[in-house]
Amino acid sequence: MNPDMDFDDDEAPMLVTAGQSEDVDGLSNDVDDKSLTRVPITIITGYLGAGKTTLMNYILNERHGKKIAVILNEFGDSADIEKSLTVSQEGQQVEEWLELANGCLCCSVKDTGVSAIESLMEKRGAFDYILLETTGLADPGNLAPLFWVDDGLGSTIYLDGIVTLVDAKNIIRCLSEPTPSETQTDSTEHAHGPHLSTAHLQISHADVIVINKADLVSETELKQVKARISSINALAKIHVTEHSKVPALEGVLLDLHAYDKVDADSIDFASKGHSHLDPAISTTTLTLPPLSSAQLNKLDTFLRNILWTRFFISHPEAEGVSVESAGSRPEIHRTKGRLVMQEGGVKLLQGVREVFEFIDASDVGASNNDTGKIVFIGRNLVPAALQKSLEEAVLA
Ligand SMILES: Nc1nc2c(ncn2[C@@H]2O[C@H](COP(=O)(O)OP(=O)(O)OP(=O)(O)O)[C@@H](O)[C@H]2O)c(=O)[nH]1
Ligand SMILES: [Zn+2]
Repeated sequence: MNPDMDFDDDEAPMLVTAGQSEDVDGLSNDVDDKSLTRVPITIITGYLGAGKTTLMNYILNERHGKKIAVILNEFGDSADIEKSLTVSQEGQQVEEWLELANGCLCCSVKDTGVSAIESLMEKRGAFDYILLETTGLADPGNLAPLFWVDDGLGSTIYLDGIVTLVDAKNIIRCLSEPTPSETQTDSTEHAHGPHLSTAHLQISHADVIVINKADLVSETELKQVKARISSINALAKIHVTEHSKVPALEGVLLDLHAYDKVDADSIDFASKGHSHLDPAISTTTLTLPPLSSAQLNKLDTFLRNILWTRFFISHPEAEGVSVESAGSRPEIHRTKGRLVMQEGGVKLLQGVREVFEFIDASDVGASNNDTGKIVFIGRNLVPAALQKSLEEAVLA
C-alpha cells in the first residue's frame, strides 16, 4: 500500500483527507471512475465477544479524517427494529437511527438494505466510508454478494472488503465445538462432512483476519491459531492485535479493494501449499497454462457448473478419493484467480459463493510462460480431482 505508511503500533492511523479515495499505490490498473464516486463498505464480522465493538470504538475515536457511517447490526439481541447509526466526523459523533424493514439486517438487506443505505447517503450527504458490523451469528456469504453489486444496479456503494475478528483465546474451540444454536441454524446445505461452524464461515469469507486478544495467549498458542486460520483461508491477510488496535486503518481495514483487485502476492502465498489442519474448510490452488479466449469461455462454463450447480465429475483415481463416494460435492465460498492469456495480458477472477466475474487487467510483467492460478476456499475440495476436472473442461 502506501510506502509512506507507518505501521508502528503506537502511532495513530494515517491521516487521510476527507473525500480522498484515489489509490495511492498506483497498483490499481483497472479501478475506474466508479471508485471515485461510489462509497466503499467494509463488513466487520466476528464471533460474539471477539472485540468488534472495541474495534468500532477505536475507529470512531481515532482522528482519521474520514466521514464514516457505522451500521451496527445487533440482530438477535433485541426485538427493536431501529438500528443505531453513528456518524463520526473528526471525532464528533452524531447518533441517528436507521430504520430497517425488519429486525434482521441480513434479511432486510435482501429487500431494501442497499437502497436504505443509498437514501441514507442522500439524506446525510456523501459518506466517505461505511462500516457494517454484523453480530456473531452472521454468515458473510449471504451478505457479501448483495453488496458486491454490478454496475447494472447503479449503486452508489461497493463492497471493499470483509474483515473478521477472532478471539485468539477461543477461536480453536469455536472451530471445533458447535453451539446448540448454531446446530439449529445450520442449513441442510452444510449438513454433510465435518461440522461447519459460524467461525468457519466468517474466516473463509474474510479478506482480512484480525486475531485479537493476543494478550490472553502464549506465543505457542498464537502460532497454532495462525496456522489453523491460514489452513482455512490462505488468501486473507492476518493481523494480530490487543484490544483491536490495528496498526493502521488505510490498507488494513479500509480501502482494501478486495473485490476489484487480485494481488499476485496473495495468490502466490495461497498456492504455496498449506497444511489441511482444519477438517471442514481448506484453501486449494489450481493451475492453468496461458489460455486462448475460447478456453476462457470454457473456464467460465466450468466455474458456472462448479459454483452454481456444484456439478462435479469425480475422479476416484485422483488421490484415491471419490468425491461422490464421500457423499459430498465441493462447496466453494471464495474464489480468486489470475489467468494468463495467450494473446498477452491477465484476467483477474473474483468470486463469492456462486457470484463470480472476470476482470481485465493490463498486467504488469505477465509473460506467456507464466502459470495462471485459481484459488478456491471451501469444503470438500479434493485438489487432484479438481485439477483434473478443470483441465478436462478447459484444455481438452
Ligand atoms: N484481554 C483482552 N480483552 C479484550 C481485548 N479486546 C476486547 N476485549 C474485551 O472483550 C470483551 C468483548 O469485547 P467487545 O468489543 O464487546 O466484543 P464484540 O465482538 O463487540 O462482542 P459482541 O458484540 O458481544 O459480539 C470486552 O470486555 C472487551 O473489553 C483484548 O485484546 N484483550
Ligand atoms: Zn437474517
